[in-house]
Formats: sequence, C-alpha cells, structure tokens
Amino acid sequence: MGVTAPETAPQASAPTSHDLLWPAPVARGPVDASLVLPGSKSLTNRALVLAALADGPSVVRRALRSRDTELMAVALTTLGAAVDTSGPDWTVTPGPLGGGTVDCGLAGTVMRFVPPVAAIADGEVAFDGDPHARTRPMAGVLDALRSLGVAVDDDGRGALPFTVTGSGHLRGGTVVVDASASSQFVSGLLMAGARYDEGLDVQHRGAPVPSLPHIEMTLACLREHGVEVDDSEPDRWRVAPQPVRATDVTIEADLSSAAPFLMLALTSGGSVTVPGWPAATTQAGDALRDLLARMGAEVTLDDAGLTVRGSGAIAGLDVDLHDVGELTPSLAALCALADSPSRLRGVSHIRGHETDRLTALAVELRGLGASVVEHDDGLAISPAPLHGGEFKTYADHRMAHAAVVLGSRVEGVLVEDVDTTSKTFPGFADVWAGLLGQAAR
Ligand SMILES: O=C(O)C1=C[C@@H](OP(=O)(O)O)[C@@H](O)[C@H](O)C1
Ligand SMILES: C=C(OP(=O)(O)O)C(=O)O
Repeated sequence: MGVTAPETAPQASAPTSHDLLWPAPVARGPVDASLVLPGSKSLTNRALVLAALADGPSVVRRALRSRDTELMAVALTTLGAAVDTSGPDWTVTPGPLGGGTVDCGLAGTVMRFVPPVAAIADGEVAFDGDPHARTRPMAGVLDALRSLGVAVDDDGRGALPFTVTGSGHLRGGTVVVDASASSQFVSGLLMAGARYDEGLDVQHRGAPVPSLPHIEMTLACLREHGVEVDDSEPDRWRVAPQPVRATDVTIEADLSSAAPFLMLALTSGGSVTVPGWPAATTQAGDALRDLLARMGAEVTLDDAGLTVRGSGAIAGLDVDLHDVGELTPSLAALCALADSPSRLRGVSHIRGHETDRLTALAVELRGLGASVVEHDDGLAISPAPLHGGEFKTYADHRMAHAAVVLGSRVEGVLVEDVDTTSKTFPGFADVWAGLLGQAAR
C-alpha cells in the first residue's frame, strides 16, 4: 500500500476535528505499508533562510508545508524576501532586508535562525511566539548578537519576546557562544555570518554542543550555496565574508517524522517502508536505522527505500541520544513497550525543546502505567503492564508521536491535541489512521 502525505496541508493554526482527545487506533494485526513522507523541516527552513540571503532567486523543491516552515516563509517575507509557496516547489527572491514583526510560533528554527538575519536588516525586527516559546533558551543568540554590536532588547530573561535593530550591515568578527542549550545557536549565526562584513568566527565555550549532526547539516546547506566553513578545530566554525549563491535544492523526506511510522513495524509485528530514504544524509533521523535494529527490528536500505520489519518482540535500549535528541519522545514510547529495561541518556537539553520533554514523558508514560525514572539527562524505563488513558502533548508534535506509538499497542490511549503534529506534519492523524485502518480486522 502506498500512502502519500497531502501536498497541500490545512493552515497549521486552523482548528480541526482532532483538537480535543483523539483515540489512538490500535494495530489489530501486522501493519504492512509503504509511506511517502513530507519534506524535512530542518532542511526546508535552512534552504529558505539561505535563499533569502542569496545573490538571486532560488528554488526549494518539495518544500515541507507545515506550521514551522510557513512561519519561516512569512518571517522572511516580513524582512523583505519574496517567497512564493503556492506550489510544491517554493521560490525565494531576496530583497532589501528591513524591519517588521516576526511570529516564531514554537519553532526553534525561526527563533534562532532569523535574528542573525535581522541583524543585517535596516530597521527594528520584533520577535515573539507561542506561550511556551517564551521559555525556550535564546540567550546564546541574543548575547552573541549583542557582543557583535547589534542592538537587542529583551526583558532580561534571554528569551522571547525581544527586538533586534540592525543598520543594514554588520561588521562581524569573532563571537563566543555557549551553545550547550541548542545547536541552533551556532547554525543560525553561521548561515547569516557569510553576509557580515568580516564574516564570522564562532567559538563555543561550555558543556558539549547537542545535536551536532544539525550543525553538519548547516555546513552542507551552506556548501550547496557555495559557502565554505572552516570547521577544522573542534567547537570552532569560521566563515569568511562571501556571497551566498542562489541555488536550486530538493528537500529530502523528513527522517525524524519517520520515527513513529517505522516503529509501527515493531509494535504491530509488521513491515513499514519509506521510499526515497537517502543513501547519505545529514539528518539526525537516519540514526533510526541503527536504533531500531538494536531494538530488534530487521532493517534494510535498498532501492525500494528503508524497510523496517518487526517480529512483535521489542528489546530495550541503552543509548546516548545527545546527537539525536529529537528522537527521544517516540523512542521512549517504544521503550515503554519493550520486553527489557531501557536507559535513554545524554539529553538534558531536550528540557528546552517544545516542552520539557523529559518531565512530560515521565509524567505521561507513568499515567499509562509505565515504570519510568526521570534522570537529569534522560529516562530509565522498565517493562510494566500498560493501560489506556489520556496522554497530554503540551503542544509538542513529538509527544503526539509518542502517544500514537503507545496507542498502536495499548487499548484506549486518548491523545490530547493530536493536531499539534502540524508543526512538522499536517494531516498526521489521518495518515496514521489510514495505516492502522489497513491493518484493522
Ligand atoms: O537545527 C535544527 O534544524 C534542529 C536542531 C536540533 O535542535 P537542538 O540543538 O536545540 O536540539 C533539533 O533537536 C531540532 O529538532 C532541529
Ligand atoms: C526540537 C524540535 O524542534 P525545533 O526546531 O522547534 O527546535 C523538534 O522538532 O523536535
């Protein structure tokens, strides 16, 4: 069976029928499915930012259309780019950068990538976002911009809301940043840095930077625009002043969005294929191949794509997820269904994601009967009999992913606000139900 995610999604903020409690469908037999996934959030939003900074019009093919990418398109339009999102291939025509108001929603990529662009706009750019966005760490970016001489006003918390006032250009130079809270601080600075008069020498000081593959992704995207970054020293990235070349890129499928779907092969004892899985990629979600194999799946990557086969048995997992923290919620759900204990480590930074994911997971998994110990840096999860009940999502798309993974095995899981998944995957609940319906008897 082939299920294609909708090309045209409903407006991310539009109310839908899934706003309250959604009964997650149970797999009543092995799910055997093939699923074409929407594009990568991380790649789409990098492509949009770089295109807005480029020396001519660019094309972003198979862009992800979701709340985070629409917010990015609107933000860059506000600053002066012309972004045509009418078809599946988006075009971006850069324009003179000026002031305005940017809604970041809950998108880390918007709140961390756009301020360094605003720093070379001519005017005042005011940033705000969803209530929880006001608690996400921002100090790394704000302090870095201030140390480069940019006027940044906030209420002293180092968080949204804030304003960035630029004068049309920025000298640039050396900047020291503590990026231990988010790799996005480094990525945002590097993307705009090529356009600063003296370029940018970004030096990290602090505990290890999480999500390093996402910085590799930033370097690869810059390279596609002709910009080289010297990363020969650890924790230091140097970009010389240079034009960002316009280009034509095709966005890969979102491999992190693949997580719950691939896990369905394990929870149902079936087989799920994602066609078009890239042979080489900088996406963190590629780690699923190894992680799911360690949990007992048979994993094959060939011309048909990535296929994950489950036997019905699920092995526990002891792993450091510091590089791939965004996979923690759905992996935690799978661990709660496993036959042996699990320990997920190295992810204290995900307390600053869409919600405090470690506390949220501990509370919601326990609410369904799971045995979970919350650690500063992760979770310990032991096998326990699970039961149905409400699973709160805290406006976090990946908490909804965790809920449906559990619900595919456990009767009566009620997902609060499943449409919070529109952050990265509008229509998620319908696609999910379509796959489970196929397996229903
Ligand atoms: O740059 C990006 O596109 C991302 C970087 C990571 O953020 P953190 O470094 O804050 O974990 C990741 O978790 C997030 O989903 C996307
Ligand atoms: C952490 C995430 O998102 P953001 O880009 O908002 O940081 C995520 O998608 O898991």
